[in-house]
Amino acid sequence: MENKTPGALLTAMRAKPPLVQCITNYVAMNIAANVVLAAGASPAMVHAAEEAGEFAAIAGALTVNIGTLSTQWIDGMHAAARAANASGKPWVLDPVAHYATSFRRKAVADLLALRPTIIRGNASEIIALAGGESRGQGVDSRDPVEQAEASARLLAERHGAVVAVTGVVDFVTDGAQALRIEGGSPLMPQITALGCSLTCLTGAFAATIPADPFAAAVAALATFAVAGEEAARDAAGPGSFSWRFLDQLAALDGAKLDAKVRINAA
Ligand SMILES: Nc1ncnc2c1ncn2[C@@H]1O[C@H](COP(=O)(O)OP(=O)(O)OP(=O)(O)O)[C@@H](O)[C@H]1O
Ligand SMILES: Cc1ncsc1CCO
Ligand SMILES: [Mg+2]
Repeated sequence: MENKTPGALLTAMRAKPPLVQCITNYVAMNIAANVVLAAGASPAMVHAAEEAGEFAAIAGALTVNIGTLSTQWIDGMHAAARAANASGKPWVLDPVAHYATSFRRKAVADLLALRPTIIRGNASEIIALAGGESRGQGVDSRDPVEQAEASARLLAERHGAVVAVTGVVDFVTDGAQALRIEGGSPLMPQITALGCSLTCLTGAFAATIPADPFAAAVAALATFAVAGEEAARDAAGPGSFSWRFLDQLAALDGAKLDAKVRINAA
């Protein structure tokens, strides 16, 4: 693929909707599936250990989110990540509140050992993942993205992954290149699981351009930034923002995305 702008990738994704296996949490499942559908891809929430590996081999990409974890889910995550690796499919890790308990810390360390293609988290999660002093407690970020940028670069180098940090201004790096994406709305963190949904959408873009996970992550962040900004324009609060966001995602096209997105070198 020659043109890798977010708009070009959105158009390519819609032309050939990828199947995305999303192992995500109970809170996120519905909104994440609707977000992926509105953007033009095909989500499948498949997590049982008995089938997760088999499914990963046929999906275009896999996403793994530890939001509502249990031992059975971890077995499914491992089976899926191994199968994705074995079949050369990209996979995305969302380390939700991994610092909160020893169960989560162990789970995320084991998943990192399976070499995710992309890591997507909020600033508190990314700082803690790199071993830094995070103010995070639960699933919501309590740190600014600027403070997570060095951690993201370190993680990218350490794990050979693309790292995307979300917040007021998003930051993404593969260790060599780095960009900031502006946009979105303060209403976004007021709706639960929009970050989880972004992780699933990142998987959809990674399936569209498996050879360039950096471009895929940028496209996902850009899509959320523009749809979020548009949705906030007439939203009265988080409730109306939520459905307006889905409508804006569905209405977004490649040309509008490239015209509106604000991306800067970091
Ligand atoms: N204050 C803000 N202004 C603009 N956009 C924001 C703001 N906070 C978050 N976002 C956007 O919201 C989306 C989700 O990012 P966020 O950092 O809230 O994820 P998260 O904490 O993992 O969410 P969750 O765990 O609830 O799924 C991203 O597209 C991000 O750019
Ligand atoms: C609220 C919540 N609790 C576990 S996962 C999740 C969704 C946001 O990460
Ligand atoms: Mg999150």
